[in-house]
Amino acid sequence: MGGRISPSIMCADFRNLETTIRALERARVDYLHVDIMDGSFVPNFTLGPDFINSVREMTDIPFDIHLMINRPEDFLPIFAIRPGDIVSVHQEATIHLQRTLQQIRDTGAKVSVALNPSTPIYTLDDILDDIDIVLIMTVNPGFAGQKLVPATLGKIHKLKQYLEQVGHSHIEIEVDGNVSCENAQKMRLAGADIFVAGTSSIFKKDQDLYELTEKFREYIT
Ligand SMILES: O=C(CO)[C@H](O)[C@H](O)COP(=O)(O)O
Repeated sequence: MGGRISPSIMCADFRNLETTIRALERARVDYLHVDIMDGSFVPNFTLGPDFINSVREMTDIPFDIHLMINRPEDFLPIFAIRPGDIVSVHQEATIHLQRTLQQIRDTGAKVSVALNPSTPIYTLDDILDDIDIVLIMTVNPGFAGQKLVPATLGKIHKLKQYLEQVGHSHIEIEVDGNVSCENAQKMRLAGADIFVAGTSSIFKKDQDLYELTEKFREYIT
């Protein structure tokens, strides 16, 4: 299977959201990556449950909900999560991580743990049976348009090897942050499966979203 595309909807032009969604449907993207920020876990605010509900009315593309919030366990119930979605919580944001992962599992969504660039892979040791996906942040989360943290390329490779060694190679690797075409190609070689596409690749001012998405796919197949 080739790499899958998860466009970061916070990078879209909200004045033309419907047009954006139709272009992404035409380009057969796999998910819509929805960043939720709380101004505490990260120094920024973004989308919320009302936004998700509105976009749900426009499309059947599964959502890839990235909760960049502290204590995600308190807020999971207010999101309209569906089976087939991905829900990511940060390892650094919840004290009882295993319990929070079970909460996600109960919704029928795919369970994902996000790691900031400085969070080591060994923190996954005791939750491998509870997750479907690891989301490797390749920038420090909070803002679009940042530069890749170079060490994260090696981290993707290390994670891929580690998952094979511990007999959990079915766990997929998602990458988020400065996933340009060139970086995506390196990330694919390192073992990434799902690619968050933002301002570095498909959302570029005055350029065609559909065409950029088709071009991006060539780098991850
Ligand atoms: O998670 C994010 C910010 O924290 C965004 O989804 C992502 O960074 C957007 O992509 P790009 O880096 O290409 O603008």
